[in-house]
Amino acid sequence: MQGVASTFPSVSRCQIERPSFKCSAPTPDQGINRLKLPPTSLQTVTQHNKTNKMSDPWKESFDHAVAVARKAGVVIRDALQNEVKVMTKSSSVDLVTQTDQRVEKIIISSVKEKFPTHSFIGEESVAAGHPCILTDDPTWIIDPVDGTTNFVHGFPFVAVSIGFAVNKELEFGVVYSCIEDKMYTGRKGKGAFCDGEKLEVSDVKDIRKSMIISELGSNRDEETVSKIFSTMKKILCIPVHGLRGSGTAATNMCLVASGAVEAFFEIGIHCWDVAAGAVIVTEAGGLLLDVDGGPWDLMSRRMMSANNKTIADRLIKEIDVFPAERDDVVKSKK
Ligand SMILES: O=P(O)(O)O[C@H]1[C@H](O)[C@@H](O)[C@H](O)[C@@H](O)[C@@H]1O
Ligand SMILES: [Mg+2]
Repeated sequence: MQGVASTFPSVSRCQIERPSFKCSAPTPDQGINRLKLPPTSLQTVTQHNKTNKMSDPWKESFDHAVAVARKAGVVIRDALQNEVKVMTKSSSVDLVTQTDQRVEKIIISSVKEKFPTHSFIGEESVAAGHPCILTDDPTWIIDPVDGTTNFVHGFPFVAVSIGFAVNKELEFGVVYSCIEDKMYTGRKGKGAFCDGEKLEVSDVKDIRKSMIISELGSNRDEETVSKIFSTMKKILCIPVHGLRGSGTAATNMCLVASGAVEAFFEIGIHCWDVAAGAVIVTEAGGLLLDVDGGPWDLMSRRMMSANNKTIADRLIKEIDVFPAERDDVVKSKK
């Protein structure tokens, strides 16, 4: 089982003052798969719970993910009121803050307490040197703050993203867009929801009537940036109605699931950015592909998620692919 990082890197580079947000208190989850039991004897309730556990083995984990994502979101919203110490990871534009590290610890320790045999892949644990290998274990795939750059600058789209896989298959995803206070959830075979409302992808098939969402990423290699821009130029000139970016892959995927955009694609994202969104998109009727049209692979750092294959295939024609090292590459220790 993969462990939890006890310490994260803490090199302080700069401090940024941001506008403060006024946030309303979170509302309780409305109708998210609540179990309604008729008033009955304790024996029947116990029997019902046992049957339920067998037919719905990950319900408890899912409920816990929703609760802990909401709790994490409150921590993030509170942190937005204060000055942020910004540190960097792989490059000067790959940002991390103490809030990312703190929130990941909160999530992992609370899950560990309840489900001691489960494994974890967390963005900040991996940054601290923990392996990023998906095994058959029940595994929580965590991005504590998706949209760290947004968080640092006070750009109001920040999400807590929790995906959960068993036998390497995603079972559920929870994305809490904490500034908007929107709880997105998806469970394999059970649909996708936002605050209890069922989500459905859009039915647009004509690319010229579509809105697409993507990101510029954090790779500043000139050749890569040129490819990103040439792809965006070609897509804009199809023409599509619009091209957007929220700064968080998890939120972008929830926008596909909600039907607000037809597709999201990006090269360079990580498994923790998209694991939860992947379940939410597919449960809302969308599909996931590799950016070359092949089957999607969680560890590939490539994502095309769309409302339908017509839109996905049309976009794939325009994507100038560039290399991104897989998440599960085992790095040799020097
Ligand atoms: O904010 P994080 O969790 O680091 O994830 C974002 C990533 O850093 C950016 O490069 C991507 O463009 C975003 O889509 C990610 O969500
Ligand atoms: Mg992320």
